[in-house]
Amino acid sequence: MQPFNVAIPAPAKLNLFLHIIGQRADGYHQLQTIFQLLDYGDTLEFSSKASGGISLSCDNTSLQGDDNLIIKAAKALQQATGSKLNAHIHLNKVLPMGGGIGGGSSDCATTLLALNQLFGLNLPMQQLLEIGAKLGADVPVFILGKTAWAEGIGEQLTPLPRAEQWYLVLHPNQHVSTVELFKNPDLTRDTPVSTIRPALADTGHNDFEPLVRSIYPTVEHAFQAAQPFGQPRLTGTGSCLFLTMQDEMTARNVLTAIARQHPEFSPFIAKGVCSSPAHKALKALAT
Ligand SMILES: C[C@](O)(CO)[C@H](O)COP(=O)(O)OP(=O)(O)OC[C@H]1O[C@@H](n2ccc(N)nc2=O)[C@H](O)[C@@H]1O
Ligand SMILES: Nc1ncnc2c1ncn2[C@@H]1O[C@H](COP(=O)(O)OP(=O)(O)OP(=O)(O)O)[C@@H](O)[C@H]1O
Repeated sequence: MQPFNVAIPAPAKLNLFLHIIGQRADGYHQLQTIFQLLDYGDTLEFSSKASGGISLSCDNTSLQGDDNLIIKAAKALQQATGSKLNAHIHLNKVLPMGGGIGGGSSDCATTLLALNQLFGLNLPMQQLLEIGAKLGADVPVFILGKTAWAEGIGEQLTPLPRAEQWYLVLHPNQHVSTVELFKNPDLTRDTPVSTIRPALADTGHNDFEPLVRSIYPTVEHAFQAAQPFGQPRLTGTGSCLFLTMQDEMTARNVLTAIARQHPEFSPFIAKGVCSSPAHKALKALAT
């Protein structure tokens, strides 16, 4: 193994729509969704060291514990390969937490992909996908690294190339609990199965949206703030919502307007991409 000191992105995702079509016997919900990857996210810095296993630092010290998905990913990889991995990982946290844009899941996937490559572990994609799925339903799409149509509990993925559109994202500064929302008795769980895949990016809905808007007044307030600029939609279980923008210039103008009127929603813009920036960075390292 060559010594390394590299920074690899961990991009965000949006669920362009999210239909819940049923529930498995183990309680997990069956979904149909499109995961849209964004060219925006956290960055993980990996540095080799001589001993001491895996260590993690982050400016947000509450994220340094063993329950961080980065540590869980590193442990799962060590277990799967029987290799002792010595590396320090610094997390530059940009993505809002509990926002439905997959920050923790993406950090987890970037850790699996990067350590696999940097330590020459050579686990195949299929095995990384299986390890990732055990760590979270949103992890596999970041391992695959492609904007994708998803079914099952989110792990049955089919790449779905799409035009690179711009999005504006608002974060109502409200942490929502994915576990609690999936348990809510008022959640719609019987949306009919759909076969018109790509069209659902525009015509589909998010089954969590009415629930989240009714439970969290700040989310409802953010929807109302976004409405003059387009048709806001919830991503995942929220709390983030997004608007599809016509082009980059419009995205920048709307960002300026919303940031002035509603700085409390920490708006940002990002370009949707078909391939993950994490995969691009790792490929560049390998060549
Ligand atoms: C809402 C989405 O973000 C849409 O992409 C995902 O379905 C959630 O993915 P995630 O945050 O990675 O979720 P996990 O950490 O795997 O699961 C958290 C909890 O949510 C519930 N859960 C999750 C995914 C799923 N398809 N059905 C569920 O019922 C389960 O109770 C689970 O214990
Ligand atoms: N690396 C990580 N970054 C952020 N949160 C993490 C991380 N590892 C574990 N967590 C835990 O996961 C919780 C959810 O954070 P995350 O950013 O993944 O939410 P999310 O965007 O709603 O995820 P998803 O869209 O996958 O449901 C956090 O409150 C935190 O306790």
